[in-house]
Amino acid sequence: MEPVTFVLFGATGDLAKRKIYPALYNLFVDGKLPEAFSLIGLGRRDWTDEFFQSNIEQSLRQFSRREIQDQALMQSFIRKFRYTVLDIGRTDDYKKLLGIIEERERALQLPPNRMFYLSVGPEYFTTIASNIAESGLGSAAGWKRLVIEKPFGHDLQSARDLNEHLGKSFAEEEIFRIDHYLGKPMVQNLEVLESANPIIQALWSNRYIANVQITASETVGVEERAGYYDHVGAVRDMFQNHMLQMLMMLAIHLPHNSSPGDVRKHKKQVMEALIPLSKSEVSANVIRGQYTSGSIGGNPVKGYRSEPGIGAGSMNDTYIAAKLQVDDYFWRGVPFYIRTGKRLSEKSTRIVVEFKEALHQASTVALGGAPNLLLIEINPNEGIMLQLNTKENGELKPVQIQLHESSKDIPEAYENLIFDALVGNPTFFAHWDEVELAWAWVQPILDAFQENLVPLASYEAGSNGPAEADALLAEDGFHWWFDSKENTETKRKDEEYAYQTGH
Ligand SMILES: NC(=O)C1=CN([C@@H]2O[C@H](COP(=O)(O)OP(=O)(O)OC[C@H]3O[C@@H](n4cnc5c(N)ncnc54)[C@H](OP(=O)(O)O)[C@@H]3O)[C@@H](O)[C@H]2O)C=CC1
Ligand SMILES: O=C1O[C@H](COP(=O)(O)O)[C@@H](O)[C@H](O)[C@H]1O
Repeated sequence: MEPVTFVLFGATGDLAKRKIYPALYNLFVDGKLPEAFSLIGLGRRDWTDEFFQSNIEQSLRQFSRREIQDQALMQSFIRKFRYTVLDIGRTDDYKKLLGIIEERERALQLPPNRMFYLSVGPEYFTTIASNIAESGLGSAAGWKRLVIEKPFGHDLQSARDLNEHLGKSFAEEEIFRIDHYLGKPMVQNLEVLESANPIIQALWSNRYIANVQITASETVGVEERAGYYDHVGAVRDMFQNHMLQMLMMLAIHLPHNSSPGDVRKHKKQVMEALIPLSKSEVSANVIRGQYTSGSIGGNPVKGYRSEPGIGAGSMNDTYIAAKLQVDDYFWRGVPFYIRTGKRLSEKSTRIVVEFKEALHQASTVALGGAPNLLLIEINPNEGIMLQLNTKENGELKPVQIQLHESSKDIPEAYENLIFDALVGNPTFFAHWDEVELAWAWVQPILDAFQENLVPLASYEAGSNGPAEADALLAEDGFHWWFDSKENTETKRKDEEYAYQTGH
């Protein structure tokens, strides 16, 4: 791996502490950092190198997935870190930074390969990018890369403006847009699941698949992020990025031995095949919800409008569910149902592929069986499960076969992504084409929400979301799978009742 200087904007912030330092440490322990590596942390706080290093040590002790056992090893990692004060808007600070980087490069005999990681608010991205270009930080003889965190814009136009600005200082292949869901091992597994398994490949189309369900439910509420969240809602915070990325990763059909370019091309094709919704069609296909008070894990929790920093009349969406259609050869006619929300019954990110009834008869359920399902658990548990029917005492009985369970010691999303950025592999980063297409698809939803064309459904904290989201599937004769137990059993009873009574 090539030597590099990692220039970290926002080195004193929360993301750096919770995700970036632990990820770098684990890469270091696994021998996946370059031998010659230097990190320069930046922020406005007046920290010394020693204070910065002691903060990193604390962050590793608190957040690393590995216990710190070898003190000397940890110290040799921390010695690679330096800190300097930089105010993002002050051009002189970039000149000073250039001097510091060049001095370190000379001392460590590093070539001028520089990775600029912007762990700061998106409002600073364009200023930093142009100051990097103007100060000469990005014009040395080595390579340069820019790593940015979502959100990439607030809507279609602002995303385009942001991209145009960044494009003045960095080429598209130098920009690595982190969508941390693309770093999750099971999301990275999705394309392999289909392309490397002839059994699944043979079934991976509208001929055999009845519907696909993508869920990201969280138990946490708005926490301390009211200022941010009340302006973005679930649609911008999760749906436009993480949820649509999971859809792309599931729906792509890749050629054998595909390159990063193939992955991008095919993801783009999926987005281009998504049937657009007009503003007037949004309310029939999208549910927006907001949590009311309830209880989670036996503890009472407030409703969204009573959370600190949230106005009593807020119409912000803390939940969104939508029905999407990919109009291509493989997926035409297969609904993709997507939902995500806060303060739900459990933390679970999963994809369920429901297969069509054998011989297209509705008889399997009547005889005690259930549809074949492929469950891909992404987070916090990882696994793949297949539900099949067998016969026991003359009756059909669904059996669930665990095909894959992950080991405990799996790399964090940020480890995978930072490693890929260091080696220049763009496969699991969001390309501008996808980001733009995702905003374009979501824009009518943003407009319809803004104009209150979609009713705001309420759901009790600790539930599985609004009843309207159940109705969205029920209209097509489906229901959400693997909702928290109580609900699933209720639904199953309802289903049996409906079958027996014909209602
Ligand atoms: N935290 C998380 O879990 C996640 C965060 N993100 C994104 O990552 C980015 C960073 O988030 P987070 O770490 O939580 O934010 P924090 O508010 O915790 O940190 C912000 C950082 O920016 C620095 N900063 C702010 N203004 C300036 C300035 N004018 N000049 C120099 N430095 C400045 C701060 O340094 P100082 O105070 O020393 O000036 C601080 O290090 C955001 O874009 C966020 O959306 C994305 C996913 C998850
Ligand atoms: O990007 C975000 O993701 C988290 C959920 O991430 P996960 O890895 O825990 O599933 C979400 O809580 C946050 O609001 C959002 O900004």
